[in-house]
Amino acid sequence: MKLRSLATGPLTGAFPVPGDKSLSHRALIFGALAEGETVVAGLLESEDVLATAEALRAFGVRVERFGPGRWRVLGGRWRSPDAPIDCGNSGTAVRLLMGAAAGQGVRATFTGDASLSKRPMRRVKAPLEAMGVRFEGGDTLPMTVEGPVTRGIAHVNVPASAQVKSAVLLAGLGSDQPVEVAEPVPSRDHSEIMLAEFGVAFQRDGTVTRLGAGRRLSGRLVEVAGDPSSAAFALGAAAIVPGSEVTVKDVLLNPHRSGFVMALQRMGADLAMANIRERGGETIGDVRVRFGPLFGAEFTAEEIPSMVDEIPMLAVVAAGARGETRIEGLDELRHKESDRLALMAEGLSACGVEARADGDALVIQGGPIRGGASVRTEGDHRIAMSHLVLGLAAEQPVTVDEAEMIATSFPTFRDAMKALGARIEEVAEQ
Ligand SMILES: O=C(O)C1=C[C@@H](OP(=O)(O)O)[C@@H](O)[C@H](O)C1
Ligand SMILES: C=C(OP(=O)(O)O)C(=O)O
Repeated sequence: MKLRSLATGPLTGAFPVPGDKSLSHRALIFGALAEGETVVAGLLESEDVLATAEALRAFGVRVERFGPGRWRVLGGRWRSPDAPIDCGNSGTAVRLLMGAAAGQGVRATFTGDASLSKRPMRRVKAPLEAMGVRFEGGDTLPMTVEGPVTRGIAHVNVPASAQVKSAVLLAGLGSDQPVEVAEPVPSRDHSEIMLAEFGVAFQRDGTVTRLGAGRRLSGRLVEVAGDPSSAAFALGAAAIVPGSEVTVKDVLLNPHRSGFVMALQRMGADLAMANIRERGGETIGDVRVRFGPLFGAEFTAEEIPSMVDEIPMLAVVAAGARGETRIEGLDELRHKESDRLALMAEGLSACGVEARADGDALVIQGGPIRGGASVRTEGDHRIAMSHLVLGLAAEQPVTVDEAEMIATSFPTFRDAMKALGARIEEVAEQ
């Protein structure tokens, strides 16, 4: 499916942001490992998260939907599934489930779509093998994993990956071996926060996280906060579309996820945060952005993990700013659903923006955005959504291909953008 966006004036109002994807995967998986019942409210019902729910059913766990965003999980011992587990497009699903399955001592084969089948799995296989877990297959899907965990590990999480860290911790939950993860550059810490809420004991000592003796989870209520990676499309759009003012309520503001909001501030955006509070161990709050002048800025490699999925949208904001923006340390972007570094340089250039990859950096010259191009997304949801936002600030419409993939992380994207007054329409295929 092709979608096209057009500049139609200011974007205004409250953006209906769905639940956070990282928290949604974790709520289901941790619930499936816990004793008793877990109830999840505000679950993101996107294809990636539904793949996790389906996988857990194949492991013999009861997972039920009882209302919009409301799910119930009855945890317990997992069994080896009869058929391969299809994780679709989701790196988070496959990497976290590999760790959890290993910890449960079961055997499972994992598959995924064409994009996921190209993504690197050595990073999760190597530490799990060091923990005594057995693997069949190469370093990409399909792969078979077989627990149990028989050895401890002191893992150094480089490159900073919350998925790998979570896989190691989840595998460790099923054993009493010493398990620790050191993080020279911190990645998102949702697993540590939510596992602690489920009753798991941790020691956190500077950059090192160690599993304690208490490794049993008890079922609980998880209320999922709004997804900052989805909110970024609306906040970024408001910053570059003249006359806009957009608010996002109850969005996750964990410091390891708020890099994009901080980046907007650094570029001079008219931005305010309010109602900041804690829920379920996570910081949440409201963010408001008003259109105003923006200026190019420099971002370093250390800042990337706190906005890793928002870099495509940051590049679009940079296109609407005055002067040059340089974003360093983007090697990890080459290993996402597509090579996001290459595709952003390509898509922005096609829309008349001066943009180029310089080694692992992305360099963008801001200015008027011509648009008027059809952009190749290689089925990457974030490449599609970012360019659709670009079209809202461009002189001519922007079209993206394979837009059905937006449903992997943000199935309500079009309606949510429409609620702000944006025009995003389907293009008839010839
Ligand atoms: O743990 C998570 O929920 C995620 C971690 C990040 O990936 P890496 O662990 O590969 O950095 C991120 O890109 C992904 O969308 C979600
Ligand atoms: C990289 C992403 O997700 P995942 O790794 O779970 O496929 C993303 O949502 O941008």
